[in-house]
Amino acid sequence: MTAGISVIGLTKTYGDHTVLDDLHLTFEAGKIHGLLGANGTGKTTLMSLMSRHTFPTRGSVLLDDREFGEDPRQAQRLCFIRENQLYNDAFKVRDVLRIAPTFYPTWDAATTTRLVDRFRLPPATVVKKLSRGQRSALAIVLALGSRADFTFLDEPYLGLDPGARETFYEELIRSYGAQPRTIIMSTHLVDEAAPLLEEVVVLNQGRVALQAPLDEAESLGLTINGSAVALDGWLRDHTSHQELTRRTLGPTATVTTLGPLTEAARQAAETARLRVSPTSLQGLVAALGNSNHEAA
Ligand SMILES: Nc1ncnc2c1ncn2[C@@H]1O[C@H](COP(=O)(O)OP(=O)(O)OP(=O)(O)O)[C@@H](O)[C@H]1O
Repeated sequence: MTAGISVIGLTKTYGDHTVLDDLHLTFEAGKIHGLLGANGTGKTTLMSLMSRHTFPTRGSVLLDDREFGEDPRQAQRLCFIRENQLYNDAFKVRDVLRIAPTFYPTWDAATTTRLVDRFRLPPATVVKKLSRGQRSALAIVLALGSRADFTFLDEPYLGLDPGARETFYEELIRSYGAQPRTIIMSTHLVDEAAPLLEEVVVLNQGRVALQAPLDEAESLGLTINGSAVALDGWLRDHTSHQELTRRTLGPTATVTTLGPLTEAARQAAETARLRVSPTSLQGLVAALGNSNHEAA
């Protein structure tokens, strides 16, 4: 049995546009996963499919090894507050917070009250009159308040100022520490959010470009700079390093690669007078987004 949420052969097309292409992935239970990748690469679509806001063209979603839809109670185990979440036009913040617990048997009233206070959400304001950041804060309150076994956070900080983002990170850790569960969060603020993540999935053009524990993912990106001829020789000798992006300036090249750096490979680079430095996770995600890389 695989505890967690799995997708098998998941494909989503809109007309002749294949947004997700035969995805096979498992998000292990009880971890915080980062879902990363360039704009339009299918992160929101994947979350929508995993939470049944949208239906796949092909493939299936399994919750703890059971096909989604087998048991109506499965829906209560998931929480996905979409970025463009629709609320009843007349609803005030307090109406949304009054109704939300009826959807989630695991609702955590104490966390909700504290978060409303910390984000200074105005209870008597109609939701559609909230600012962009306040709408994000409300979505965070609902997502963390739900304490759902599988919680999806889709760029949860849109419009949040740096102080509010800090509050979000603190509260996410606090809530997760009190009740570990499966949290899948998409974000473009990769390096800022990285300390929260245990596992990383990078999508590229609707396919999985990388899935790895955070520390491994952080060690796989390298920036190598030096003579283009020497660099090409090094890359030929070290085929476990895949070139993702390249900039050339005269005879000099700078390449971003994906692959584990062995001591022998590091020494070979030194001998060839190549400068090797680690690429941040943000840099690696950007390079994957600009390459045609697909996970093996
Ligand atoms: N309802 C829809 N009809 C047609 N195309 C859609 C629909 N929903 C999403 N798409 C397309 O699917 C692709 C992936 O969109 P998605 O929102 O999943 O990307 P994303 O990775 O979340 O992007 P971002 O980082 O910009 O939020 C985009 O090209 C988008 O235009």
